[in-house]
Amino acid sequence: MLETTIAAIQPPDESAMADARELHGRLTKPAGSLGALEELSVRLAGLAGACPPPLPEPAAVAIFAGDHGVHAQGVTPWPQEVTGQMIGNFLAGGAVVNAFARQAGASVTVVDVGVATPLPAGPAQPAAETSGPVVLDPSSPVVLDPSTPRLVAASVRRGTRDLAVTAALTRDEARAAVQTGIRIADELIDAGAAILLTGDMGIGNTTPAAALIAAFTGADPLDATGRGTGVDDPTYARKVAVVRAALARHAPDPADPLGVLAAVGGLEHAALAGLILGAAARRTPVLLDGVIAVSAALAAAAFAPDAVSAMVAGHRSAEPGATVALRHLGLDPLIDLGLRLGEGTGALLALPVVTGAVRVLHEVATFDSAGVAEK
Ligand SMILES: O=C(O)c1ccc[n+]([C@@H]2O[C@H](COP(=O)([O-])O)[C@@H](O)[C@H]2O)c1
Ligand SMILES: Cc1cc2nc[nH]c2cc1C
Repeated sequence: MLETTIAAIQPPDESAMADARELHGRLTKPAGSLGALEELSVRLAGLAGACPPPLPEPAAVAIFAGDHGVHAQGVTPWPQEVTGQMIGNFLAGGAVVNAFARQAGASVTVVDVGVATPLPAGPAQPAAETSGPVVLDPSSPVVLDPSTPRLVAASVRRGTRDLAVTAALTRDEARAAVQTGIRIADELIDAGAAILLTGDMGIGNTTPAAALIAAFTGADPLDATGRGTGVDDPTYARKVAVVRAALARHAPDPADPLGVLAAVGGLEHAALAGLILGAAARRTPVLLDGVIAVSAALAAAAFAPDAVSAMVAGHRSAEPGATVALRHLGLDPLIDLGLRLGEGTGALLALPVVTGAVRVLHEVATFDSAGVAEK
C-alpha cells in the first residue's frame, strides 16, 4: 500500500499552472498584487490539473495522537497522561482546535495511533446517548460533520520506545502507522474532503520532530531543537543532548525514510507522513500545521519528492526546527503568528487564505468582461 501510494504521486500539471498564470494576468487587479496568493493558486491548479482548481471545501482536520518513550528522559515538563486527556477534550469539543475548526467549518477526526494511557470515557462523549468515546466501527461510513469530532482507534502500540536507548519503532510498526495515515487520507477524501489539514497531539513529540528534522536536513541538533511546550534552560539543554546522542547512536539514513521514522520518529509523525502521501496521491492539497507536521513532511518528501506539490505550509511555528524544515522543502508559510500549540490550529487559521487564493480564480472578473481599462 505504501509503495502503490508512492507510485501514484505525480508531478504537477504544467499546462494548468500556465492557464492559472495567464488568467491572473487578465483579472481586474494589477499583476502580482495578490502576492503569495497568486503563486499558491498556481500551485493548486498544477496539483488539481485544472484551472481554476476546486475550492478547498469541505476541509477536514486529522489529529494524530501518540506517546513517546523518550518522555522518560525528562524532555518535557508535562505528564504523559495529558495526551489521552486532550483526546477527551478534542472529542468533547473543548480544545483550541475545536474552536478554530468550528470557525472554519472543518470536521475534526482524532486518530489514536499510539497513546500510552487508556483513553478517558467521561468528557469524550459528543452525543448524550453514547457511553464512551465515539470509536468508529471501521465499516461505518465516514461523514464530514463539523459539529461532531470523531475518534478512530488505530493504535500501533501504546507509545514508542525510548529513542535515547533504542529504536523508537520497528520498521513494521513505522510502516503500519504510515499506512494508517494513508488510509485516513483516502477515507476523508472519499467522504468529500477537498483539503486535508494536519493535526497532532503527543506530549514529548517535539523531541522526535527535532531528531527527524536534523536527520533529513543535516541541520545541527541545536538548530533543529526548540522549547516545545515551553521548557526551561536545563530541560532544553537535555533535549538537545538527547537529539544529538540519538542521531549519533542510530545514524539514520535520510534516503531510507522508513528507517529514519523507526529510529527517531513517533507514531503520529509516521501517520502524518502517510496522510501527506495519501493526499498527494489523490492530488488533494494538505495544509501543514507546525513543527511536527513539517518534520513528517520531510519524511513524505523523502518517500516521494513530488509530494511537496500537494503541501501548503499553513504557518511558521515558533519552533526553530520548523523554519529549518520549511527551507529544506522550499515552502513559504502563509502566516507567522508565533504559534506553538499544534493540534492543527495554525493550519486552520491559514485555511481562509488558501480558500481566498482559489476563490479569486473562480469569481474575479477579467478586464475584458468588466470593461475596466488596462494600463
Ligand atoms: O505545532 C507546533 O509547532 C508545536 C510546538 C510546540 C509544541 N507543540 C505541541 O506540544 C506538545 C509537544 O511539546 P513537548 O514540549 O511536550 O515536546 C505536542 O502535543 C504538540 O502538539 C506543537
Ligand atoms: C495542555 C496542552 C494542550 C496541547 N495541545 C497540543 N499540545 C498540547 C500540549 C499541552 C500541554
